[in-house]
Parts: sequence; C-alpha cells; structure tokens
Amino acid sequence: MASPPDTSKTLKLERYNSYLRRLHSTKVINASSKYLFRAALLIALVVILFFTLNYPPFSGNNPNHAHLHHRNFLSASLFTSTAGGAAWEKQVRHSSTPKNPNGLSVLVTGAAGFVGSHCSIALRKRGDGVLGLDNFNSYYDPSLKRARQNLLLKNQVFIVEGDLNDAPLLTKLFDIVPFTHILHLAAQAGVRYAMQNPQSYVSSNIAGFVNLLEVAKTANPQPAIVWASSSSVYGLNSKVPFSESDRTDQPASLYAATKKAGEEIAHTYNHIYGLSLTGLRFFTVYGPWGRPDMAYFFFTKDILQGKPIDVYQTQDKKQVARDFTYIDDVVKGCLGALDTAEKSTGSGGKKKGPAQLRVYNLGNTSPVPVARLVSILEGLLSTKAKKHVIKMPRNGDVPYTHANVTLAFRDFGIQTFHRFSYWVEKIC
Ligand SMILES: O=C(O)[C@H]1O[C@H](OP(=O)(O)OP(=O)(O)OC[C@H]2O[C@@H](n3ccc(=O)[nH]c3=O)[C@H](O)[C@@H]2O)[C@H](O)[C@@H](O)[C@H]1O
Repeated sequence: MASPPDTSKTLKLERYNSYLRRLHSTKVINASSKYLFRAALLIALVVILFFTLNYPPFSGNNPNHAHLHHRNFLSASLFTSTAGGAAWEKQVRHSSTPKNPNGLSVLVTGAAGFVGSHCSIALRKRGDGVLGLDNFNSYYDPSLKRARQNLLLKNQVFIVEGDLNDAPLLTKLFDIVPFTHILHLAAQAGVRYAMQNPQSYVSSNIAGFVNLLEVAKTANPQPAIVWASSSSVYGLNSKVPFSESDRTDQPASLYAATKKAGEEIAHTYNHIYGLSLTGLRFFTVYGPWGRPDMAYFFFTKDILQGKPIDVYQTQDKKQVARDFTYIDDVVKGCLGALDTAEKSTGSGGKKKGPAQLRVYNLGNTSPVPVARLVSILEGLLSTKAKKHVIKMPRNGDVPYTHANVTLAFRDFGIQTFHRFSYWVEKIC
C-alpha cells in the first residue's frame, strides 16, 4: 500500500514522520523484516492519526454522524464516468485485464473499503486484472473511501460506483468481462451498529450477496468466489481457540447472524449451481487505512482530544479480548484463497458436478485484552487515556475471540502471521 497523505500537523505526528524518515534514510527498513514490520506499523499509526485529526468527529456509537460532515476533498468527476458509455467500458476492460498472462481477472466488491483496497492493490501489483465495485455509502465518512479510490487509481484499479443489489449493473459487468474470480468484501460492517440500522445488514449482507450469486451462477464461465465472513459467527461459543468445525449457531449480533446466513447461502449456491465458494472468517482486522468505526481508531481520536473512552469488561469483570489481525496477513489469506480456489463447475445456471466449498479462519491466534490495547495507545501517543471501565453493554459484542488458523496455514502455504505483541515490544 502506498504511503498515506502528509500528516505533519502535530508534534506527535512530526515525531513519527521524522522517525520514519530516519528509518528510510538509513535504509534500516530494508535491513531486516523486523524493521520492515516496525515501519509498517508506524505508518499505520500515522494514518490513524491523520484521519483522527483531519476527519470530522466520529462516534463509534453513531456511525451515521459521518455523513452529516461529509466532505469530498476530491472532485467526484475524477472518479466517475457514465456507466455503460464507451469510455466507461474501456476503463472496465483495461482494469480487469491481467498484465501477467497467467493472471486472474478479479471483481473485487467493496474495493474502496479497508480490506478491499489493500487486496485490490496487492492483486494488481502481482499482475492480476482487478475491477472494483463500491457504493461509497456513508456508514463512515465517504471521503476516506474516496481517498482509497484515489490510491487505487494510481495503481490502475478502476472502481465502478454501484450497489450489490443492482442486478443489471452486475450482469453488464459480466457481459463485458469473463471474470475468473470474485473477491466479495462489500458488506455492512460493525457489530454494535446493527442495533441502530438492522435493515442495512439484511440489504447488504443477505440480499446483496444473493444478488451477486444469482449473477455469478448464470455467468459463463462461472467465477470462483472468495468472500468475507466474520469471526463473529462463533458468537457465544466458549471453546477456544475457535476452529472452523465449532458451533456457529449462537450469534450475538444481527451482523453475526447475517454473516452466518451468508455461509448457509453459500452452501446452497454451491450445492445447486456448482459455484466454487470460499468463506473467510476475519478476526478484528487493523492497520493503515483502517475503519474509523473500529475501537482502535476512535480510541486514538478520543485519547488525543482528552475525551473519556469506554473500556469494556465482561459481566463477571474479566478482560474483554480480541484476536486483532494485521491487514497484511488478511491480504495474504485472501490471495491464498483465490489462488487455491478450484473452478466452479456449472454453466448457464446449471451444475455440472460437485464444486469446492470452504470456510477458513483468518486470525492472529493471540488474543489481546482491550485494556492492553488502550495502554499501548497511551504509550504511542504519550497521553494518558480517561478510561471509563464498564460492563460490556448487551449490544452484540462477544467477550473474546481467538482463532485456530491451522487450516488456512496448511492450505494457503502461510508460514506465519505478525504477532501483535511483537510490534508492541518494538515500538513502546
Ligand atoms: O472480527 C469480526 O468479525 C469483527 O471485527 C470487528 O468487530 P470488533 O471485534 O467488535 O472490533 P471493534 O469494534 O474495533 O472492538 C474491539 C474491541 O473493543 C471493545 N470496545 C469497543 C467499543 C468501546 O467503546 N469499548 C470497547 O471496549 C469491543 O468490545 C472489542 O472487544 C469489526 O468491527 C466487525 O465489522 C467484524 O469484522
């Protein structure tokens, strides 16, 4: 991922920027993977701080506040061309065409999102064709999505502005491009927001997914599909670490229930139509260009602004913990899933034989208490947080997550994931 925009607005940012510059100038970054990782994490922090300081107030509990402050700092005309016109079709074709003769041609839904933008760039960099699709909704400030879109354009990835539920648009894209794969990352995210806007989860995560599968099943050739499920499907499962074979019938949020429904829907389309489907259960992904509705992001903003933060505890006053997973590891998992996906077996809406159906955890395997996350942020920001330790409200959160990633490591040839504790020890 390219470096974020200029962030030198505060002394703290200058400190990190100058540290980064020192790292670059002394070529320490290239010296070892240790320093590479450290630099990436510092960049992550700088980006978090940049958006914290430059974006409108964002409440983790009120994501819709973002659109009230919507500010497009980049002209929309930069990014749009009339859908269906000759120039538009040319951009669609160009973006989807692999540079590598053996490359994939991937439709990435949610390409202006956090994981979508990272995966799109990684695919394009290795020579695959990538076409993005995103509806740029205002769940969080769309100007962050526009900034990611700008970055993707620089990497020759074009994003079609449209919704998953727009069947004619999706059909048209498949008429223009014989996509070999879909990386389906578009979704209504956020666990707690599901209590405020339940319908948005049904519309994106269920109706939108079905619409995409309907188009994919009739496409010729049918693409193989890799899509984002969630660690939240484990819900109230208390067996740790969470393994793919564990029960997932106790969702604690509507978000989790829609992702679980997605896994069942995937089974149906695989069974009836021969679509190759791989679901990836992401565990609390963090990193540069991350989502402002996530705790690490709004904790940072509130600590810097001297505002109190709610730090959740379980009902019996134990620590709440998450298996925070670094974005590069999730990208590795997504590309591994795409590369190992077998072809769909159907054509013209008819199954011709059994097709691949898979589910994998993509998590760090070392849960970190939220209280520890806060103390790390305090150290990095040199600022004491005003902690308000409270019992976790019954709003969809689960007490802890912990992934068993044996299957993903085995099938995707992954050797290791970045340890959260590693960068903490190095930076603090
Ligand atoms: O793995 C997933 O599938 C999900 O991961 C992410 O959800 P979560 O793991 O809940 O991340 P995030 O909100 O950052 O809260 C982090 C921690 O802070 C705690 N938390 C939160 C808010 C608060 O005010 N106080 C607090 O202690 C909170 O209890 C939690 O322990 C994605 O947002 C979601 O879209 C989905 O992808």
